[in-house]
Amino acid sequence: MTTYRIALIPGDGIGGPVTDAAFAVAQKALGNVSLEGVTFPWSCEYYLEHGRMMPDDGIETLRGFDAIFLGAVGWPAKVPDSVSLHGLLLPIRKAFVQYANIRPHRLLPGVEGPLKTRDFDILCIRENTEGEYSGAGGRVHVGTPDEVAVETSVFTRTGVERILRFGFEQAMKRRKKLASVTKSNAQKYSMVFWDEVTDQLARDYPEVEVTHYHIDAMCARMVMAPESLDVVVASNLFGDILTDLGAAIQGGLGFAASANINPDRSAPSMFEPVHGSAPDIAHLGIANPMAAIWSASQMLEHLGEAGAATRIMEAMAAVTAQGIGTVPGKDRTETITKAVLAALEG
Ligand SMILES: NC(=O)c1ccc[n+]([C@@H]2O[C@H](COP(=O)([O-])OP(=O)(O)OC[C@H]3O[C@@H](n4cnc5c(N)ncnc54)[C@H](O)[C@@H]3O)[C@@H](O)[C@H]2O)c1
Ligand SMILES: O=C(O)[C@H](O)[C@@H](O)C(=O)O
Ligand SMILES: [K+]
Ligand SMILES: [Mn+2]
Repeated sequence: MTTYRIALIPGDGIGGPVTDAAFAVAQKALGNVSLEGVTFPWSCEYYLEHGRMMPDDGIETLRGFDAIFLGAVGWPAKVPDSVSLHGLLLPIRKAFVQYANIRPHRLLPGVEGPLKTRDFDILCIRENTEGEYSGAGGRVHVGTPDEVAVETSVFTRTGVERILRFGFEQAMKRRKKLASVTKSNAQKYSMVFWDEVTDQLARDYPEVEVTHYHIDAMCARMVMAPESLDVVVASNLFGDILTDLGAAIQGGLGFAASANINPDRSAPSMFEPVHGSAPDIAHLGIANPMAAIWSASQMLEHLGEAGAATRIMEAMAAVTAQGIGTVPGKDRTETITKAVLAALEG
């Protein structure tokens, strides 16, 4: 009997409850195939106790798992966000070369939101290992009037080529449209380079219709004409920002899923909702677990369990179609989770 070993990192705030929900749903959807979850308490609380977000051998510990499932990391009242992000999430994405961060944006039936009457299906693909998140920079003359802060974006041919190629491959499986997002009018080195690589790769995919957009125009397009978009490929920071916008048009952060994929399968991939720890609602029991559950469906798909992945998506749609979990804060995490589990039985 197959058993998948999953590293669970619930993290902070609503990360815990949504991870529990997603894991329970994944287990149920798999039926006879079993999931073995091993939980790691790495979080801001862990940091306050140990002075680091995860142990020194944390990456090596995770390497042996079939996949990683993460809730959310960050508790800004106690640990600076730059510390928590660079201490856990970003090292995992980089060490395991999870260079493609796949974030689908579409509406489940009955979901309330600013674009609830529209019909769009966008696959955002965010570069996940370099760009604006390279961590290259420094500060000098700290605290003086002469203080200088420099943070350099790093775009490598390897990095840009592989994310765009990944995007083209996805487009070939979908509606054969690729939107490449840059700001190459203002950023005349890195983003012009990105545009050039896009055009070079486009020659290998003559069937794919390629359009270049500036990030600002893309923000407006995602609201005004989301139906015009299929695959959207963007750099690390632009992709981060665009996918909170994508979450908003799909009914809120409670619905936006994400898969940090190592396409070569040389290391585990990581699955997590797009959202963070939501300190403002963390103790209220009303976090929407749908984003995490959707991410669990992405995880099962990646593990080769397409049937179970589809069953989860169908169960989620059946639940929202009944009006459960469709408005932020209306239903409790537990109520939504139970409804998805029940839909999987039916
Ligand atoms: N990948 C991650 O783990 C990740 C992602 C984003 C933010 N963060 C961290 O999380 C902390 C909070 O960040 P933030 O407030 O900017 O973003 P956030 O995503 O945590 O919250 C933004 C808003 O969306 C709401 N929200 C988020 N998820 C929800 C859900 N499942 N159901 C209902 N409402 C939900 C929150 O209540 C809040 O009003 C920070 O420490 C930040 O660094 C981590
Ligand atoms: O990558 C980031 O900036 C954060 O982890 C979070 O905002 C995300 O979108 O994953
Ligand atoms: K998250
Ligand atoms: Mn984000």
